[in-house]
Amino acid sequence: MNRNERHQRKIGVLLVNLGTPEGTDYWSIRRYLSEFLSDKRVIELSSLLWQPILQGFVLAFRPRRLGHSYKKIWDNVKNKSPLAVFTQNQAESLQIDFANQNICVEWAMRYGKPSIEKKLDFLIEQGCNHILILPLYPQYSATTTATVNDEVFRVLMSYRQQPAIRTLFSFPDHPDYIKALHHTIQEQLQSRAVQPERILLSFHGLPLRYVKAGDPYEQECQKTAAALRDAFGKTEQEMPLVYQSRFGPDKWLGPNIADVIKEYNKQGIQNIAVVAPGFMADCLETKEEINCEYRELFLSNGGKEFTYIPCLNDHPLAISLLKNIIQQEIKGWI
Ligand SMILES: C=CC1=C(C)c2cc3[nH]c(cc4nc(cc5[nH]c(cc1n2)c(C)c5CCC(=O)O)C(CCC(=O)O)=C4C)c(C)c3C=C
Ligand SMILES: [Fe+2]
Ligand SMILES: [Fe+2]
Repeated sequence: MNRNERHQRKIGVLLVNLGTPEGTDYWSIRRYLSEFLSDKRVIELSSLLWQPILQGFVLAFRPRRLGHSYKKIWDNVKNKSPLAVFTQNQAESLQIDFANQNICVEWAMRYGKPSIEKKLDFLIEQGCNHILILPLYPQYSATTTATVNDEVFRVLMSYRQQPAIRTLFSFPDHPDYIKALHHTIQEQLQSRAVQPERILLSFHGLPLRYVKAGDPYEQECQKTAAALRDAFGKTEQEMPLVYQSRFGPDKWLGPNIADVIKEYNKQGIQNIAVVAPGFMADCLETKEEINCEYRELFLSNGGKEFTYIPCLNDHPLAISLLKNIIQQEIKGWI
């Protein structure tokens, strides 16, 4: 490598999403859950207390039940979960867009495969000495965004020559994010003969204890909800913010989506739509939890129409959102 090449900048971008098991069998899911739920950013309990519960109880029963859920949503052609399929599609589309600028775009999962370590190694082998880390979470939480950054820097501990690193905090009210959601929601609803009486904005929940300790996630979700209501000219009642995916016995952020749906059933509301703006890609929590579990809950208690609005996934507006974020974040590097 001559002096000139050493000083040449080459930019890499690493998209990171949560993770997913490699298959729907008991052991694949157990391995994945064990890694995920051993993360101290996710479960803030002492290992002495939590590990026996996790290894002895949670991992004995949950993988089998989850296996049935994953089977319902699995992409059998690609033999991957939807979250992995869409994250890969996002990275590949962006790679095409950025190829002429000599920027490498890769994707990784925080838990499971492909690992952050493998993809950082790959980017560095490609000569990237400036790397942008893009956690695919529009709303910041220590349980998601921060743990991605933790893992990135843990991997870099073994490097003598580290690349320059930038990390993205969040983008809860980025105009292109709101525009993309506005457009995809309209797209789904315009074919409906009757418009929904409520459009629920459903976000993954978080233990209340974490919010009280300073996690800004709730405020971040409220920012997104406010921007979406603005874009649609709707009220909080017409477009409520709700939380899903409660886990464990702690008190979690509310209102809980199941309670809200039951309340609608009581009020005689018959036509609702649900969108999950916090997920950049459809996954177990949307395709199964919302589109199967909560659909069933609403329809079996008197509801007539339940519309699930898919996530941004690999929609062209999602790709252009990510492209604009990347261009913004690498300013000064080019
Ligand atoms: C205390 C536990 C959990 C916290 C805190 C948490 C935060 C959190 N998670 C997401 C996004 C996703 N979570 C997904 C699955 C999932 N989440 C938990 C637990 C916590 N999440 C569990 C145990 C699981 C596995 C499924 C289950 O057992 O119910 C997924 C889906 C992955 C997939 O393969 O499809 C996503 C995505 C966010 C954004 C978040 C913080 C706000
Ligand atoms: Fe989760
Ligand atoms: Fe869930």
